[in-house]
Amino acid sequence: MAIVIKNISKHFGSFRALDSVNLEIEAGSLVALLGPSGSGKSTLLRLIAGLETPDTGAIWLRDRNVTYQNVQERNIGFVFQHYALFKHLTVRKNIAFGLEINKVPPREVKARVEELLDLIQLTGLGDRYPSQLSGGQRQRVALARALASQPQVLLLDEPFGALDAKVRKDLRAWLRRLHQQVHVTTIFVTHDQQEAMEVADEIVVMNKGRIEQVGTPDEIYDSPATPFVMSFIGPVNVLPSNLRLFRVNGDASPDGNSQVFFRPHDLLIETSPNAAGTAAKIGYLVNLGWQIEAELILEGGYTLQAILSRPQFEKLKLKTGQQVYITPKAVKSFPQTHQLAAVGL
Ligand SMILES: Nc1ncnc2c1ncn2[C@@H]1O[C@H](COP(=O)(O)OP(=O)(O)OP(=O)(O)O)[C@@H](O)[C@H]1O
Repeated sequence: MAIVIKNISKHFGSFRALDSVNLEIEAGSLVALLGPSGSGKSTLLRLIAGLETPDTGAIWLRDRNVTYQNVQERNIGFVFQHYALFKHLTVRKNIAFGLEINKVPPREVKARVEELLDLIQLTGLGDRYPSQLSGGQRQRVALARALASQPQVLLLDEPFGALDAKVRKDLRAWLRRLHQQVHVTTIFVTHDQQEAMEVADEIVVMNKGRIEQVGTPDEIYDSPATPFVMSFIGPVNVLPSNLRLFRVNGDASPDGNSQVFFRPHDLLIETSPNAAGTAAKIGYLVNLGWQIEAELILEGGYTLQAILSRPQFEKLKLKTGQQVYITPKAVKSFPQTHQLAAVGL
């Protein structure tokens, strides 16, 4: 294991930011810490970096207990959302900075900087100043600077958070490719589930200072361990289990005390009555071009969301106010006491 977090807790005053966190990260992996604002992602990252010390527990990097080592001793590269490059230094000088501080011979520095410029696809821009670069290019320079001294771990705190959606998307793909080339153990913090799903080999879902689940993007999406994970990782319908909708499918718990979860894509919609389907009325339709969102209203006033592909929609020819017959697929039930993420529908 490249990183082992053992039973880490961290308070700020009386506030518990991390609560008995245990985590193991394999060497060479690309891991996302995913969770809502305030869930403790940055605190965990800062503890690994050595920018904070835990109240209890230990942090191991390979076979060294680094819990009380300072930042410099840990050999870690760090990139923040608003990573200030030195404005008065060129790109080349920014990348070389750490190497020069560590008295690496000039010839080696030069070779390493050229290699990194090539890696971040900015060859030819080495003599520019940060103000002459786009936001995305600046973050790539920040990454090159973090990689210059060949850290054993790379930590990225919302590295693309301040960039616009299109640049963010390009940089995600770029980060994946970069990681395939350099293979340094990398942890990045994000509150964006799509970013985590697109980039990471493994996702650590955090909530209120605790880890809710660790798994591959497929595991997290297809087999969420808790209602929080299911509702944080994508849109979801949550309904009481005692509705007719679930009785027909035999998915209801007999006491009706649980909640049933299913994704808006996992809803079969038919226009003619059938034994399995439950009647619902279409409340509204939103055509996003590549997909169509529909609000469906059940008898009793419960509403749910369906997402249809364009071909499905064109085949069904749905209209607002129309009566349809719905059958949920891939439902999951959890006891009603669990907490949901404040996102989703
Ligand atoms: N130095 C500090 N002093 C006091 N409270 C802090 C400090 N650092 C973090 N906290 C609190 O600890 C909690 C966790 O913060 P943290 O930054 O780890 O969350 P996060 O999941 O990274 O959130 P965000 O996505 O908003 O950055 C928050 O409630 C925050 O206000």
